[in-house]
Amino acid sequence: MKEEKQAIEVTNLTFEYPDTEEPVLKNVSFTIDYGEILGIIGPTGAGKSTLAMCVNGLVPQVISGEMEGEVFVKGIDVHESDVAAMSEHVGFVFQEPENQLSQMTIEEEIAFGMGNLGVPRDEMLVRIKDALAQVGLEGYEKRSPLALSGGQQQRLAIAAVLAMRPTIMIMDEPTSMLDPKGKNEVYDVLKNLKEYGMTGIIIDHEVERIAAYCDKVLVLDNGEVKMFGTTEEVFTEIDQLHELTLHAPQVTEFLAEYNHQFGEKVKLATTEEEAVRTFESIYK
Ligand SMILES: Nc1ncnc2c1ncn2[C@@H]1O[C@H](COP(=O)(O)OP(=O)(O)OP(=O)(O)O)[C@@H](O)[C@H]1O
Repeated sequence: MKEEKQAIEVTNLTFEYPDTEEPVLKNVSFTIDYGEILGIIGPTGAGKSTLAMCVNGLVPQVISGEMEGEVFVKGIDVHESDVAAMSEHVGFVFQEPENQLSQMTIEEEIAFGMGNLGVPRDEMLVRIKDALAQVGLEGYEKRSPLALSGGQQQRLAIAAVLAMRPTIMIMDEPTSMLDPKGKNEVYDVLKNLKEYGMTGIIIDHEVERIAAYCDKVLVLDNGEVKMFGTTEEVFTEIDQLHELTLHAPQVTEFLAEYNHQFGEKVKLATTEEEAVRTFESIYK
């Protein structure tokens, strides 16, 4: 345990799977403050999921490999603590909802993780109710998880994590398997959690969602941190993003092109709301 300043502190993290020829993470360093959400973007195979799994200790404790560097979460050295103990601090939501659900009823599904933490039964019932309310599934306790839509299943997976009351949530492409309606449902839930001051990491290929949701962005490419800064700092470096075969949110790309075509210097907004405000102030 060391003095706890940042929620997550990763220093010079290098990781290699047993059967890869070179490290899939190379000297990665970043910090996240309490109440901040970090978005991780990067091309396929860049190492985003591996990095996320290093933060809760799944890598290298369950998925083995050779690791160097340090990962501290709430001042705890993740590699000195076991994965079960870390699940009290870090909740993980994966890409595919069905793979995370294993119980007969929604109530049992949410109770499952809490059971592993030794939460008493009375307390469990309170937390189940609270967690279902937080994800908009109140009254669904006795239903089967299989009877839910994809968006609802992913909200249930989030509820199961929330019931464990972690300080930090990591979400690895939580909406990539969902239709647009399901995606919106999940992001609406996440938006509420953010308003309650959640700290977290989210991996998503949709930069518009990252721009609207995250405080900071980390760009990973071939295991290396290529960009790290506030959402605005990263998404306004359009040329650098293009060099990495990535792109900024559509609205930022549009404004950059507008400036280029008309020789203007309109501020590069990263969300549509911000862009509308910018144009309103110019053309009022
Ligand atoms: N269990 C494993 N064993 C060996 N190599 C792995 C394992 N998991 C991932 N890799 C390799 O490590 C590299 C990084 O994979 P990772 O899944 O972390 O990338 P990613 O950025 O999350 O990709 P995607 O956007 O496709 O999800 C890839 O080359 C991948 O093939």
